[in-house]
Amino acid sequence: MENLIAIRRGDGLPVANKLFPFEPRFFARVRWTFRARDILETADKNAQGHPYKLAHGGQELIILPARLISELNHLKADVLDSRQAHSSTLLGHLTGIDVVEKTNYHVRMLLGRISPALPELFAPATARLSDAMKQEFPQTHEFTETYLLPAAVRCFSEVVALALFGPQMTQDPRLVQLTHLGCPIANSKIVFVVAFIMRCLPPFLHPVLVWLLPAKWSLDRAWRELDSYVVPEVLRQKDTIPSNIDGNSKTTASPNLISWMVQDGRAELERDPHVLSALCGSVAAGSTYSIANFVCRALSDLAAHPDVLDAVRAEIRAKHVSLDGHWDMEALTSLEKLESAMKETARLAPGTLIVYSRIVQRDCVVGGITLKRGQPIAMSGPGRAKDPAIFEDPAKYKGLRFCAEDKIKEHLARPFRSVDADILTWGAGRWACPGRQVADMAAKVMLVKLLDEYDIAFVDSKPLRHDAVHEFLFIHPDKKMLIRRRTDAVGVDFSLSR
Ligand code: HEM
Repeated sequence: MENLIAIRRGDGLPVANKLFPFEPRFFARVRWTFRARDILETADKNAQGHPYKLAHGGQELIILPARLISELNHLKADVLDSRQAHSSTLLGHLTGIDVVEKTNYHVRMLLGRISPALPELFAPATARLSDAMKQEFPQTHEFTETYLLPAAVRCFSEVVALALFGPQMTQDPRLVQLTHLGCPIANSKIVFVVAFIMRCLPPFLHPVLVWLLPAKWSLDRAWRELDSYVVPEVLRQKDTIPSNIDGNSKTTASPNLISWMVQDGRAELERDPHVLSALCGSVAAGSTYSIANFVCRALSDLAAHPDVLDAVRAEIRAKHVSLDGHWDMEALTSLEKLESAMKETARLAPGTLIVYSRIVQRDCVVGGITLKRGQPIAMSGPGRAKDPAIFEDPAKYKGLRFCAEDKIKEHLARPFRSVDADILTWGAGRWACPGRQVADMAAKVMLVKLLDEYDIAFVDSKPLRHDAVHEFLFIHPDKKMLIRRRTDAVGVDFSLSR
């Protein structure tokens, strides 16, 4: 498909997904909704490593080549804004996540408080995840059709809720359910569904048409319900937890986002209970579904490649023996084959095709290109992760490619959780995903347990098809896989950690 045409405007950049200069945006929007993968692939091929513009229905995006990452990362912190870009991608003003445009407090807390506290969170988080897995996955030795994504979402919501709200509040199952806000599963309280549907329509119709969506009503109810849990708790903790004036003390009994935010907040916005509630909801919306989607895709890749699955399972079991069953976080990070399979899935099946989304805040020049204030920029994920100059056979799944003799050193230095500008799983730069350590830990715990204890196979031997809407790639919640308990599980039990 020839979709990159040489319409050159003032900035001289060609435009992809535009058939003629004055084509109404509506057509670009419809094409992007259903064929984003093809459009981006063709545009990347035609652009040959040069920047171009992408018409996708909104303001045209400048797609920059990934070789400019390091130059972009060196710009001052106030030149590029990631949160404004993420909010507008998910239509934050309609879905309620536009609070992230006002503050980066949640990002600072995830990086500075929650990630360092992971060793403390490990035992309670793995206990909750293990219990949820027993509930969500079949306990028989017969293959049972299982809705993989909803099951994984419910398991990870236990971990996310614990990290956000702490053990006391998480005793209430309804609050745990509210961390499904971001997932298109049956309860339909859904950021993504509202954003997916509304992005198909011209923005001037949004304020009216959004109210025709039952998903929007449910979403608003869920936000109010979340407020009813979080606001009183924030007020209570404000009275009981002393504020952390020097920024060093640690007085929370158990590490969780709300308590840290109450303790560390100084600016008025950082002490506003409704803002803190909305920040927790926004983190929940972006995290539960992302980990679940990633793990389902990793499982689907492993089921399609039994040789890799066997090697990863054998590695887990050998580790279990060498640890005498006493798993801890460090043990999880030493599973080289599992790490490699995870990286390979992330490389070929990212959650989104468009990465490094930013809105330019001040005019600047990068790689000889003038970027203007207000201009959205981004990069093509597959353009980098499938670059034949970086990866041999880039389109082919090779689950153990990173463990090859000539790659292993580099692999050990760049584990799955690290920000890797070749794969871009977590984006890049100072605004790369701040939840990557949590995601890495939770995903590994589930994969280790699932691969040890269960067999997984495709229904009718047909591999799972991955769906795509706009730039988002996902496993549809209606898709099932066959799952049964194995008889030879070694029974990894994280509660026995040293
Ligand atoms: C496998 C799971 C996940 C993947 C693949 C993922 C990926 C990403 C990516 C690509 C970005 C954009 C980074 C950029 O623009 O450079 C991002 C942002 C973000 N992620 Fe994740 N993420 C995952 C899980 C999580 C979890 C578990 C949390 C929270 C506990 C989280 C919290 C966030 C937040 C708050 C942002 C926005 C950062 C900002 O706007 O500056 N993510 N994530």
